[in-house]
Amino acid sequence: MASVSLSKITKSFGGHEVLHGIDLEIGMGEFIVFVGPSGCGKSTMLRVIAGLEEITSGTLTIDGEVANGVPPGERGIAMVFQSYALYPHMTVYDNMAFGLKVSGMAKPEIDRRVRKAAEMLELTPYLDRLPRSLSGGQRQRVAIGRAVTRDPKVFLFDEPLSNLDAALRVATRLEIADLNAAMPDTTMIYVTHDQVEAMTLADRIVVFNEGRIEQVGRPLDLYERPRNLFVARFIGSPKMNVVKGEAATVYQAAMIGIRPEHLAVSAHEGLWPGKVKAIEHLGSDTFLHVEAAFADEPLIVRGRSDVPLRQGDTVHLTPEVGKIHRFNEDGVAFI
Ligand SMILES: Nc1ncnc2c1ncn2[C@@H]1O[C@H](COP(=O)(O)OP(=O)(O)OP(=O)(O)O)[C@@H](O)[C@H]1O
Repeated sequence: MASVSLSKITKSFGGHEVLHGIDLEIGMGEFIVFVGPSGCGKSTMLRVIAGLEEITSGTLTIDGEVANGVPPGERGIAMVFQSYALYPHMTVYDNMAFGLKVSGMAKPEIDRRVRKAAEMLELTPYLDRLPRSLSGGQRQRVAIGRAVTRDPKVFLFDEPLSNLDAALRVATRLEIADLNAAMPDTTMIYVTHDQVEAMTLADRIVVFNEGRIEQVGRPLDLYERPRNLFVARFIGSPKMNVVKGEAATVYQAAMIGIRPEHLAVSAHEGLWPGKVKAIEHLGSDTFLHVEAAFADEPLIVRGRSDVPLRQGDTVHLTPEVGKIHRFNEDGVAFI
C-alpha cells in the first residue's frame, strides 16, 4: 500500500493553475526528493500534502485514507521549514515538547520522546539552552527534533538546509540520512534546489517542470537515462552539454547530450577541436569551458591533471563511446 498517493492533483491560485494533474505513488518508508526550477510548483505540492494549501481537484491519500480536507494536524504529518520556526523564548526541550503538550500527551511520554529525539540528533547537551545560543545547524536539528517527537507517518522537508553554510549543510545532510535510516517506516518527502542533496538522499527523485512531473526515478537512473532533454539538463552539475546540427546528425539524432566527464580532452588529437575559454579549478575537479565551432554555447569538460591547459589553448574533445544521449527534435530521448 502506498503511504502517500497523489491522483490527478491540481492546484490553482485564483484562476491560475500551478499544478496540472499530478499522479504519484509514494511507498511506505521511501525517501522522495522533489526538484525542479524555481516556480515549478514543488513547494506547493509539499504544502498540499501537508494540508497547508487546499487541493483544487484530485485525490490525496495518506496511509490509505483520503486526506482531502483533513486538517494538517490530523494527517500524521510533520514538516520542517527552511526558517527553523522555533519559539525564541523557549528552551530546546520546550520547543521540542510544545506540540505534544498542546495535544494533551502525558508528561512522561513527552519526556521520553523529547529525550529520544535529542539523543538521535545529538542535542542532549543543549536541551536547556535557548535557540539564540545555538548555531544555525543546531537550530535546524531542533526543528527536525520537534518533528521527530511527533512520530509522524510522513515527514516533509521544505529546503531545510538552504540557510546553512556549506560545511553545516554537509553535516546536517548526513544527519538527515541517519535519521532516515533510524526511521525506516517513516516516509520522507524533501524539496531542494541542491543536486547533491537530491542525489545522495533520495530513493527516488521527482523532477517537476511548470507544474508537471517530467520523470520519476532513482538518482542514478535519472542521471544515466534521462527521459528527455529537460531532465538531462536539470540533473547533474555541471550540466550536460547539448549540441545540435551536424555533430548530432552523425549520431542520427536531432540533438545529442554528453556529460562533462564523458568528453575526453587532449592537446593534440580528437574528434572536436575547440578553444579553452575558461578554466574553473574546484580543488578536486577542474572544469574547462571549451568553445567549439559547431556548438551554440561552450562545452563544459572535466579537465585532466595530466593535460595542463591555459585559457586560449586549442584542445580536441572526443565523446566517450556509449555515453552519448540522443534526442529527437522534441527533446525526447531515444532509450
Ligand atoms: N499563495 C500563493 N498565491 C499565489 N500564487 C502562488 C502562491 N504560492 C505559490 N504561488 C505560485 O505558484 C507557482 C509555484 O510556486 P512554488 O512556490 O510551489 O514553486 P517552487 O517550485 O517551490 O519554487 P521555489 O524553488 O522558487 O521555491 C509559482 O508561480 C508561484 O508564484
